[in-house]
Amino acid sequence: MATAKVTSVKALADLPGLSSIPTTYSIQSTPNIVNEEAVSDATESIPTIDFSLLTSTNPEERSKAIQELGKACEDWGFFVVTNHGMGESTMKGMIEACRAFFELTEEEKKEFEGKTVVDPIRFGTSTAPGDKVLFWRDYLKVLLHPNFNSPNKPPTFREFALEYGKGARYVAREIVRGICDSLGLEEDYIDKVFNLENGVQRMVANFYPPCPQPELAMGLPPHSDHALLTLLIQNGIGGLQVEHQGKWININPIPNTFLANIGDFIQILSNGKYKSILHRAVVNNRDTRISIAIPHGPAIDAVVSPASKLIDPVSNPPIYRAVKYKEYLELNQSNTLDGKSCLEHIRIR
Ligand SMILES: O=C(O)CCC(=O)C(=O)O
Ligand SMILES: [Fe+2]
Repeated sequence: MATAKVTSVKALADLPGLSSIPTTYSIQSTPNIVNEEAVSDATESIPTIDFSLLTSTNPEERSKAIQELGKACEDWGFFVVTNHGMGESTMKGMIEACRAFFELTEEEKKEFEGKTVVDPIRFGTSTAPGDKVLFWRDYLKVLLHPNFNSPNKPPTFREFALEYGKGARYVAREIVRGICDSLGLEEDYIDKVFNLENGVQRMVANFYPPCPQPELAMGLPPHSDHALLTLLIQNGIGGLQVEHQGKWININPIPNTFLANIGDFIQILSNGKYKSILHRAVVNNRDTRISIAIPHGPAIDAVVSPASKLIDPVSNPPIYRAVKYKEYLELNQSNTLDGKSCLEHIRIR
Protein backbone atom coordinates (compact mmCIF):
# COMPACT_ATOMS: atom_id res chain seq x y z
CA MET A 1 0.00 0.00 0.00
CA ALA A 2 1.38 3.39 -0.97
CA THR A 3 1.92 5.61 2.03
CA ALA A 4 2.34 8.97 0.30
CA LYS A 5 0.09 11.60 1.82
CA VAL A 6 -3.17 11.47 -0.09
CA THR A 7 -5.34 14.55 -0.09
CA SER A 8 -8.39 13.21 -1.86
CA VAL A 9 -10.00 9.87 -2.64
CA LYS A 10 -9.60 10.77 -6.28
CA ALA A 11 -5.81 10.85 -5.84
CA LEU A 12 -5.99 7.57 -3.96
CA ALA A 13 -8.22 5.86 -6.53
CA ASP A 14 -5.89 7.09 -9.31
CA LEU A 15 -2.87 5.29 -7.79
CA PRO A 16 -1.79 2.68 -10.34
CA GLY A 17 -2.69 -0.87 -9.35
CA LEU A 18 -4.69 0.06 -6.25
CA SER A 19 -6.36 -3.22 -5.29
CA SER A 20 -7.33 -2.70 -1.66
CA ILE A 21 -8.37 0.25 0.45
CA PRO A 22 -6.30 1.64 3.34
CA THR A 23 -7.71 0.37 6.64
CA THR A 24 -8.67 3.94 7.59
CA TYR A 25 -11.46 3.64 5.00
CA SER A 26 -12.77 0.33 6.28
CA ILE A 27 -16.17 0.59 7.91
CA GLN A 28 -16.00 -2.93 9.33
CA SER A 29 -15.24 -1.71 12.82
CA THR A 30 -18.13 0.76 12.92
CA PRO A 31 -21.32 -1.19 13.64
CA ASN A 32 -23.60 1.77 12.92
CA ILE A 33 -22.54 2.03 9.30
CA VAL A 34 -22.40 -1.62 8.25
CA ASN A 35 -22.96 -2.15 4.59
CA GLU A 36 -24.75 -5.46 4.41
CA GLU A 37 -28.13 -4.58 5.83
CA ALA A 38 -31.10 -5.61 3.73
CA VAL A 39 -31.36 -3.49 0.64
CA SER A 40 -34.14 -3.61 -1.88
CA ASP A 41 -35.05 -1.79 -5.05
CA ALA A 42 -38.29 0.08 -4.78
CA THR A 43 -37.85 2.90 -7.22
CA GLU A 44 -41.33 2.22 -8.60
CA SER A 45 -43.04 3.02 -5.34
CA ILE A 46 -41.13 6.20 -4.52
CA PRO A 47 -43.62 9.05 -4.76
CA THR A 48 -43.42 11.36 -7.74
CA ILE A 49 -44.49 14.97 -7.57
CA ASP A 50 -45.39 16.65 -10.84
CA PHE A 51 -44.07 20.18 -10.33
CA SER A 52 -46.22 21.59 -13.14
CA LEU A 53 -49.36 20.48 -11.24
CA LEU A 54 -48.02 21.81 -7.94
CA THR A 55 -47.61 25.24 -9.52
CA SER A 56 -50.78 24.98 -11.64
CA THR A 57 -53.20 27.92 -11.69
CA ASN A 58 -56.02 25.39 -11.80
CA PRO A 59 -57.06 25.13 -8.10
CA GLU A 60 -58.21 21.53 -8.42
CA GLU A 61 -54.96 20.39 -9.97
CA ARG A 62 -52.96 22.23 -7.38
CA SER A 63 -54.91 20.94 -4.45
CA LYS A 64 -54.56 17.36 -5.67
CA ALA A 65 -50.81 17.88 -6.05
CA ILE A 66 -50.63 19.36 -2.53
CA GLN A 67 -52.39 16.31 -1.14
CA GLU A 68 -49.93 14.03 -2.88
CA LEU A 69 -47.04 16.14 -1.63
CA GLY A 70 -48.30 15.90 1.96
CA LYS A 71 -48.61 12.15 1.64
CA ALA A 72 -45.12 11.85 0.14
CA CYS A 73 -43.71 13.91 3.02
CA GLU A 74 -45.48 11.81 5.62
CA ASP A 75 -44.86 8.37 4.13
CA TRP A 76 -41.38 8.80 2.69
CA GLY A 77 -39.86 12.23 3.37
CA PHE A 78 -38.42 11.76 -0.06
CA PHE A 79 -39.78 12.08 -3.60
CA VAL A 80 -38.97 12.49 -7.28
CA VAL A 81 -39.80 15.85 -8.87
CA THR A 82 -40.78 15.82 -12.55
CA ASN A 83 -41.77 18.58 -14.98
CA HIS A 84 -39.79 21.13 -13.01
CA GLY A 85 -38.95 23.27 -16.01
CA MET A 86 -35.19 23.29 -15.62
CA GLY A 87 -33.40 22.58 -18.89
CA GLU A 88 -31.56 19.31 -19.28
CA SER A 89 -28.50 21.18 -20.56
CA THR A 90 -28.31 23.16 -17.32
CA MET A 91 -28.49 20.02 -15.18
CA LYS A 92 -25.96 18.14 -17.27
CA GLY A 93 -23.72 21.19 -17.59
CA MET A 94 -23.64 21.58 -13.81
CA ILE A 95 -22.63 17.96 -13.32
CA GLU A 96 -19.92 18.24 -15.97
CA ALA A 97 -18.61 21.47 -14.44
CA CYS A 98 -18.35 19.68 -11.09
CA ARG A 99 -16.59 16.74 -12.73
CA ALA A 100 -14.11 19.16 -14.31
CA PHE A 101 -13.51 20.73 -10.91
CA PHE A 102 -12.65 17.38 -9.32
CA GLU A 103 -10.37 16.60 -12.26
CA LEU A 104 -8.23 19.67 -11.56
CA THR A 105 -4.82 18.85 -10.12
CA GLU A 106 -4.55 18.30 -6.38
CA GLU A 107 -2.60 21.59 -6.10
CA GLU A 108 -5.32 23.50 -7.92
CA LYS A 109 -8.08 22.04 -5.76
CA LYS A 110 -6.07 22.73 -2.61
CA GLU A 111 -6.51 26.46 -3.26
CA PHE A 112 -10.19 25.96 -2.43
CA GLU A 113 -9.80 24.05 0.81
CA GLY A 114 -11.17 26.82 3.00
CA LYS A 115 -10.20 27.37 6.61
CA THR A 116 -13.43 27.24 8.59
CA VAL A 117 -16.86 25.67 8.18
CA VAL A 118 -18.32 29.01 7.18
CA ASP A 119 -15.98 29.65 4.25
CA PRO A 120 -18.12 30.15 1.13
CA ILE A 121 -16.08 27.70 -0.97
CA ARG A 122 -14.70 24.50 0.50
CA PHE A 123 -13.07 21.54 -1.20
CA GLY A 124 -12.36 18.52 0.98
CA THR A 125 -12.57 14.80 1.46
CA SER A 126 -14.55 12.45 3.75
CA THR A 127 -16.94 14.43 6.00
CA ALA A 128 -15.27 16.14 8.95
CA PRO A 129 -11.66 16.41 10.23
CA GLY A 130 -12.49 14.24 13.25
CA ASP A 131 -13.91 11.29 11.30
CA LYS A 132 -12.97 7.98 12.93
CA VAL A 133 -13.39 6.27 9.59
CA LEU A 134 -12.72 8.04 6.32
CA PHE A 135 -15.40 8.06 3.67
CA TRP A 136 -14.83 7.35 -0.01
CA ARG A 137 -15.92 10.79 -1.12
CA ASP A 138 -14.46 14.14 -2.12
CA TYR A 139 -16.64 17.21 -1.92
CA LEU A 140 -16.94 20.79 -3.04
CA LYS A 141 -19.28 23.06 -1.10
CA VAL A 142 -20.16 26.40 -2.62
CA LEU A 143 -22.42 29.06 -1.12
CA LEU A 144 -24.71 30.24 -3.93
CA HIS A 145 -27.17 32.42 -2.00
CA PRO A 146 -27.65 35.02 -0.47
CA ASN A 147 -24.16 35.82 -1.81
CA PHE A 148 -23.15 34.06 -4.95
CA ASN A 149 -19.73 32.45 -4.96
CA SER A 150 -17.96 30.25 -7.46
CA PRO A 151 -14.50 28.72 -7.82
CA ASN A 152 -12.76 30.40 -10.76
CA LYS A 153 -11.84 27.00 -12.21
CA PRO A 154 -13.01 25.33 -14.37
CA PRO A 155 -14.09 28.35 -16.44
CA THR A 156 -17.64 27.07 -17.05
CA PHE A 157 -18.41 26.60 -13.37
CA ARG A 158 -19.64 30.09 -12.60
CA GLU A 159 -22.13 30.30 -15.44
CA PHE A 160 -23.70 26.92 -14.69
CA ALA A 161 -23.73 27.49 -10.95
CA LEU A 162 -25.56 30.79 -11.43
CA GLU A 163 -28.21 29.27 -13.65
CA TYR A 164 -28.54 25.98 -11.83
CA GLY A 165 -28.66 27.65 -8.42
CA LYS A 166 -31.35 30.08 -9.48
CA GLY A 167 -33.51 27.35 -11.01
CA ALA A 168 -33.12 24.99 -8.05
CA ARG A 169 -33.96 27.76 -5.62
CA TYR A 170 -37.18 28.52 -7.46
CA VAL A 171 -38.20 24.84 -7.46
CA ALA A 172 -37.32 24.43 -3.77
CA ARG A 173 -39.27 27.53 -2.75
CA GLU A 174 -42.38 26.41 -4.59
CA ILE A 175 -42.19 22.96 -2.99
CA VAL A 176 -41.75 24.58 0.42
CA ARG A 177 -44.90 26.65 -0.24
CA GLY A 178 -46.71 23.43 -1.08
CA ILE A 179 -45.43 21.83 2.12
CA CYS A 180 -46.81 24.74 4.17
CA ASP A 181 -50.14 24.36 2.44
CA SER A 182 -50.18 20.61 3.11
CA LEU A 183 -49.58 21.27 6.81
CA GLY A 184 -52.46 23.71 7.02
CA LEU A 185 -50.18 26.73 7.33
CA GLU A 186 -50.31 29.84 5.19
CA GLU A 187 -48.56 29.14 1.94
CA ASP A 188 -45.87 31.74 2.62
CA TYR A 189 -45.41 30.89 6.31
CA ILE A 190 -41.88 29.54 5.90
CA ASP A 191 -41.02 32.18 3.36
CA LYS A 192 -41.82 34.91 5.87
CA VAL A 193 -40.82 33.37 9.21
CA PHE A 194 -37.52 32.00 7.92
CA ASN A 195 -36.86 34.91 5.60
CA LEU A 196 -36.30 32.78 2.51
CA GLU A 197 -35.59 35.87 0.45
CA ASN A 198 -32.19 35.68 2.16
CA GLY A 199 -32.23 31.90 2.46
CA VAL A 200 -28.95 30.00 2.54
CA GLN A 201 -28.34 27.86 -0.51
CA ARG A 202 -25.13 25.88 -0.38
CA MET A 203 -24.32 23.48 -3.18
CA VAL A 204 -22.64 20.23 -2.15
CA ALA A 205 -21.00 18.38 -5.03
CA ASN A 206 -19.95 14.84 -4.16
CA PHE A 207 -17.37 12.85 -6.10
CA TYR A 208 -17.13 9.08 -5.52
CA PRO A 209 -14.41 7.46 -7.64
CA PRO A 210 -14.41 3.69 -8.27
CA CYS A 211 -13.40 1.83 -5.12
CA PRO A 212 -11.52 -1.49 -5.28
CA GLN A 213 -13.36 -2.85 -2.22
CA PRO A 214 -16.78 -1.21 -2.31
CA GLU A 215 -18.26 -3.57 0.29
CA LEU A 216 -15.71 -2.35 2.86
CA ALA A 217 -16.07 1.37 2.22
CA MET A 218 -18.86 3.92 2.41
CA GLY A 219 -19.31 7.08 0.34
CA LEU A 220 -21.41 8.93 2.88
CA PRO A 221 -22.65 7.47 6.17
CA PRO A 222 -26.34 7.52 7.13
CA HIS A 223 -27.44 11.07 7.84
CA SER A 224 -30.35 13.43 7.46
CA ASP A 225 -29.94 16.82 5.80
CA HIS A 226 -30.14 19.77 8.14
CA ALA A 227 -32.03 22.37 6.11
CA LEU A 228 -35.62 22.62 4.91
CA LEU A 229 -35.51 20.80 1.61
CA THR A 230 -32.68 19.25 -0.39
CA LEU A 231 -32.71 18.88 -4.16
CA LEU A 232 -30.33 16.31 -5.58
CA ILE A 233 -29.18 15.38 -9.07
CA GLN A 234 -26.67 12.72 -10.09
CA ASN A 235 -24.70 11.56 -13.10
CA GLY A 236 -26.71 8.43 -13.90
CA ILE A 237 -24.73 6.13 -11.61
CA GLY A 238 -26.64 4.65 -8.67
CA GLY A 239 -25.39 4.68 -5.09
CA LEU A 240 -27.95 6.62 -3.09
CA GLN A 241 -29.96 4.63 -0.58
CA VAL A 242 -32.74 5.91 1.62
CA GLU A 243 -34.19 4.39 4.73
CA HIS A 244 -37.83 3.48 4.46
CA GLN A 245 -39.70 1.44 7.06
CA GLY A 246 -36.45 0.21 8.53
CA LYS A 247 -34.94 -0.95 5.23
CA TRP A 248 -32.35 0.58 2.94
CA ILE A 249 -33.80 1.19 -0.51
CA ASN A 250 -31.69 1.68 -3.63
CA ILE A 251 -32.68 4.80 -5.50
CA ASN A 252 -31.96 4.38 -9.18
CA PRO A 253 -31.25 7.65 -10.96
CA ILE A 254 -34.02 8.95 -13.23
CA PRO A 255 -32.72 11.37 -15.86
CA ASN A 256 -34.00 14.91 -15.84
CA THR A 257 -35.62 14.79 -12.42
CA PHE A 258 -34.73 16.14 -9.01
CA LEU A 259 -34.76 13.95 -5.95
CA ALA A 260 -36.16 15.98 -3.10
CA ASN A 261 -35.92 15.20 0.58
CA ILE A 262 -37.24 16.79 3.73
CA GLY A 263 -34.59 18.25 6.02
CA ASP A 264 -34.45 18.53 9.81
CA PHE A 265 -36.04 22.00 9.81
CA ILE A 266 -39.28 20.71 8.31
CA GLN A 267 -39.27 18.02 10.99
CA ILE A 268 -38.84 20.74 13.64
CA LEU A 269 -41.38 23.07 12.06
CA SER A 270 -44.00 20.34 11.73
CA ASN A 271 -43.23 19.14 15.28
CA GLY A 272 -42.32 15.72 13.97
CA LYS A 273 -45.25 15.19 11.60
CA TYR A 274 -42.93 15.17 8.59
CA LYS A 275 -39.58 13.52 9.22
CA SER A 276 -36.22 14.17 7.67
CA ILE A 277 -35.08 10.98 6.06
CA LEU A 278 -31.92 8.99 6.69
CA HIS A 279 -29.93 8.38 3.54
CA ARG A 280 -26.42 7.27 2.63
CA ALA A 281 -24.23 6.79 -0.43
CA VAL A 282 -22.56 3.47 -1.24
CA VAL A 283 -19.72 3.13 -3.74
CA ASN A 284 -18.90 0.74 -6.58
CA ASN A 285 -15.78 -0.59 -8.29
CA ARG A 286 -16.57 0.47 -11.87
CA ASP A 287 -17.79 4.00 -12.28
CA THR A 288 -17.20 7.42 -10.85
CA ARG A 289 -20.40 8.71 -9.33
CA ILE A 290 -21.14 12.41 -9.03
CA SER A 291 -24.07 13.82 -7.12
CA ILE A 292 -25.00 17.41 -6.41
CA ALA A 293 -27.13 18.09 -3.36
CA ILE A 294 -28.47 21.51 -2.52
CA PRO A 295 -29.97 21.84 0.91
CA HIS A 296 -32.14 24.97 0.96
CA GLY A 297 -32.17 26.67 4.32
CA PRO A 298 -33.63 29.69 6.10
CA ALA A 299 -31.74 32.96 6.38
CA ILE A 300 -28.64 32.45 8.53
CA ASP A 301 -30.02 34.41 11.50
CA ALA A 302 -33.53 32.92 11.35
CA VAL A 303 -34.80 30.99 14.35
CA VAL A 304 -36.44 27.67 13.66
CA SER A 305 -39.07 26.24 15.97
CA PRO A 306 -42.29 24.21 15.76
CA ALA A 307 -45.01 26.36 14.12
CA SER A 308 -47.34 27.64 16.85
CA LYS A 309 -50.37 26.69 14.77
CA LEU A 310 -49.22 23.07 14.72
CA ILE A 311 -48.69 22.60 18.44
CA ASP A 312 -51.02 22.41 21.39
CA PRO A 313 -49.77 22.64 24.97
CA VAL A 314 -51.84 19.61 25.99
CA SER A 315 -52.36 17.31 23.03
CA ASN A 316 -49.28 18.12 20.98
CA PRO A 317 -46.61 19.94 23.02
CA PRO A 318 -43.49 21.10 21.15
CA ILE A 319 -40.87 18.36 20.99
CA TYR A 320 -38.05 20.63 19.78
CA ARG A 321 -36.66 23.82 21.21
CA ALA A 322 -36.14 26.87 19.04
CA VAL A 323 -32.72 26.97 17.40
CA LYS A 324 -30.88 29.59 15.41
CA TYR A 325 -30.00 28.31 11.96
CA LYS A 326 -26.42 29.48 12.41
CA GLU A 327 -26.08 27.44 15.60
CA TYR A 328 -27.53 24.34 13.96
CA LEU A 329 -25.32 24.69 10.92
CA GLU A 330 -22.20 24.87 13.05
CA LEU A 331 -23.32 21.82 14.97
CA ASN A 332 -23.90 19.98 11.71
CA GLN A 333 -20.76 21.06 9.91
CA SER A 334 -18.27 20.45 12.67
CA ASN A 335 -19.45 16.95 13.60
CA THR A 336 -19.01 13.67 11.87
CA LEU A 337 -22.26 12.91 10.09
CA ASP A 338 -23.97 10.58 12.49
CA GLY A 339 -27.55 9.70 11.74
CA LYS A 340 -29.85 12.34 13.16
CA SER A 341 -27.73 13.28 16.16
CA CYS A 342 -28.06 17.05 15.56
CA LEU A 343 -31.81 16.84 15.83
CA GLU A 344 -31.50 14.89 19.08
CA HIS A 345 -29.47 17.82 20.46
CA ILE A 346 -32.47 20.12 20.40
CA ARG A 347 -35.14 17.62 21.42
CA ILE A 348 -37.06 18.65 24.54
CA ARG A 349 -36.94 15.83 27.06
O1 LIG B 1 -24.52 11.16 -3.13
C1 LIG B 1 -25.69 11.13 -2.77
O2 LIG B 1 -26.58 10.64 -3.47
C2 LIG B 1 -26.08 11.67 -1.44
C3 LIG B 1 -25.51 13.03 -1.15
C4 LIG B 1 -25.99 13.56 0.15
O3 LIG B 1 -26.74 12.94 0.84
C5 LIG B 1 -25.55 14.88 0.63
O4 LIG B 1 -24.69 15.50 -0.02
O5 LIG B 1 -26.07 15.31 1.66
FE1 LIG C 1 -27.64 14.17 2.36
